[in-house]
Amino acid sequence: MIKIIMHGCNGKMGQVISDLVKQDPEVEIVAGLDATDKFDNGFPVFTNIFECNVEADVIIDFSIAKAVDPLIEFAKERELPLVLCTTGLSEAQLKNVQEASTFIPILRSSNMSLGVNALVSLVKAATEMLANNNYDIEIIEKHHNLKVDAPSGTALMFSEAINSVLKDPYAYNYDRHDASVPRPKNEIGMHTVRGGTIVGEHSILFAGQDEVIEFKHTAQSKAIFANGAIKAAKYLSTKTKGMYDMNNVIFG
Ligand SMILES: NC(=O)C1=CN([C@@H]2O[C@H](COP(=O)(O)OP(=O)(O)OC[C@H]3O[C@@H](n4cnc5c(N)ncnc54)[C@H](OP(=O)(O)O)[C@@H]3O)[C@@H](O)[C@H]2O)C=CC1
Ligand SMILES: O=C(O)C1=N[C@H](C(=O)O)C[C@H](O)C1
Repeated sequence: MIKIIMHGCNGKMGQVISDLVKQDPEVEIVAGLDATDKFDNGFPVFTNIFECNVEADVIIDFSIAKAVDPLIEFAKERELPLVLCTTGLSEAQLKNVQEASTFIPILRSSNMSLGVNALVSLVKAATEMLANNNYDIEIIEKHHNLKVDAPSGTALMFSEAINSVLKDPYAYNYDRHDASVPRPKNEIGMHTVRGGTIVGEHSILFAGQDEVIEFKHTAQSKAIFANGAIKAAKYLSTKTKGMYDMNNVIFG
């Protein structure tokens, strides 16, 4: 049985994971970490991370950016593999994650779903074919009205994947409302929509002369992320230090 510590256990994702883990005989949540202890989850919840002394094999994190630095210290101190799913991390935090992976295994992905990770490869292939043929690239992401970070981690995953196959990376343009010039060529437009209970939608547009190709992923439930995170926890629990992502889990 793989023992999981759930960081952000009271949150929307923490709750979905708690429910799915109950139906999986290979895993159990042995402790939760969160800012408050407000639900009876059936496991102990620690509001001071460093007071959590429960034996475990792996941590799953879906929390908030400011909680990630102490989490990394805790994971290093306890030598625990960490599945890091929180988005909106700063450059300095991402550097800290990279450094920590020289001590412990860390799997970080802004999107734990199979579909988005497959789509990243398709978008890279499209970029190689289209970017040099005068196609403009725009990314539109839509999420629920409780989301605190923008653009979404997934939108950034797509834009980084696009830039990884371009000779000269494109700049990101987040806002055209003051623009008085035509669209510059070498940029990726990044657009954010927030409303209602939208689970998560990402469209990547390749707009050319008289034709548009649109790739679109729609998340129809949070279970796609939760199932990916549980798979990642099983995978990472036996791994040695280093940086991993969902490609390791999904595509081997
Ligand atoms: N990689 C992926 O596939 C996905 C990533 N995400 C990301 O996961 C994160 C969480 O999403 P979601 O569950 O929807 O958000 P929620 O706001 O529902 O949950 C976040 C949880 O973290 C808690 N929290 C706040 N401060 C701390 C702290 N200091 N220590 C521990 N926990 C704390 C919050 O507590 P409180 O409510 O009391 O503040 C809350 O319970 C977001 O960054 C989101 O973008 C989401 C879905 C998929
Ligand atoms: O906050 C969310 O809900 C989600 N966040 C992730 C992101 O920022 O890309 C993944 C998913 O789209 C849901």
